[in-house]
Amino acid sequence: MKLSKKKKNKQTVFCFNVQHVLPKIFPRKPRDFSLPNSSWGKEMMELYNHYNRLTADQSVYLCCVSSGGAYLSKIIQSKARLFTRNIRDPGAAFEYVLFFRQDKLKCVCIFQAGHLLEGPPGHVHGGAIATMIDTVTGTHASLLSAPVMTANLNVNYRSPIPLGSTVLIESILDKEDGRKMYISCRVTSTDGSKLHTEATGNCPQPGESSEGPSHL
Ligand SMILES: CCCCC/C=C\C/C=C\C/C=C\C/C=C\CCCC(=O)SCCNC(=O)CCNC(=O)[C@H](O)C(C)(C)COP(=O)(O)OP(=O)(O)OC[C@H]1O[C@@H](n2cnc3c(N)ncnc32)[C@H](O)[C@@H]1OP(=O)(O)O
Repeated sequence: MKLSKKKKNKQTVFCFNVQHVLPKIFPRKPRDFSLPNSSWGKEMMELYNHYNRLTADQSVYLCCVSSGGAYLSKIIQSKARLFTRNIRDPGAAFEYVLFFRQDKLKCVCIFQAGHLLEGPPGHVHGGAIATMIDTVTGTHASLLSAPVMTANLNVNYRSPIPLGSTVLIESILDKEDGRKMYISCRVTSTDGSKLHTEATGNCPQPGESSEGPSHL
């Protein structure tokens, strides 16, 4: 596994290159969705502050993955928007920030689920949960190697997530086999006492002959 030194910086990974291109395409500085906004509750803020403080510790090499992908898609198609960042009303849908811990090859995502993500009354939609898991496992595998596509995602829903609550989504690399990255993921309450969802995913780097997006 090759991790470039660039990734040790506190600021973003994917945003890094994209930021050089963006001003030519979009005159205004893009919004960084990983920064706190007024919709973030106390739990979300406390966890963000906790992990953000850890980013200062160079021996841990934790970094905050910013919102580069939210704008990357527009370069290819102007109306495109990253699914998880396409609702402008702060707090209405997916509020999340993702931290990557390089020494343990682990990701942790703090996710606050907004009222537009309802599935069963008062609880988060299973598709929204799977979306967040896919985002974390896909980003995690991409950070460890190169951009990937999710080939397979198995999700087990263990207990419902109350709408409006904040949860932790933690992923680890189980195995690397050639182009394939096997990642597992757990969604828990913020104190870790309640397991909401478990998942495993296989995220290979697309082969040269694959029909995946050409920009990957
Ligand atoms: C995409 C994103 C990340 C990019 C990040 C970069 C910048 C962005 C910045 C920030 C990040 C922002 C957001 C990230 C958010 C979300 C990430 C979402 C990820 C997705 O949401 S992505 C959409 C859903 N995803 C698809 O739309 C895939 C459709 N599909 C294909 O495009 C091909 O299917 C492909 C490419 C997967 C493989 O095709 P291929 O031709 O390259 O390779 P091949 O078929 O040979 O498979 C190679 C080895 O994987 C095994 N394998 C294949 N399929 C399997 C399966 N289903 N189960 C178990 N194993 C499987 C084979 O058995 C073989 O294994 P072996 O080598 O051992 O034989």
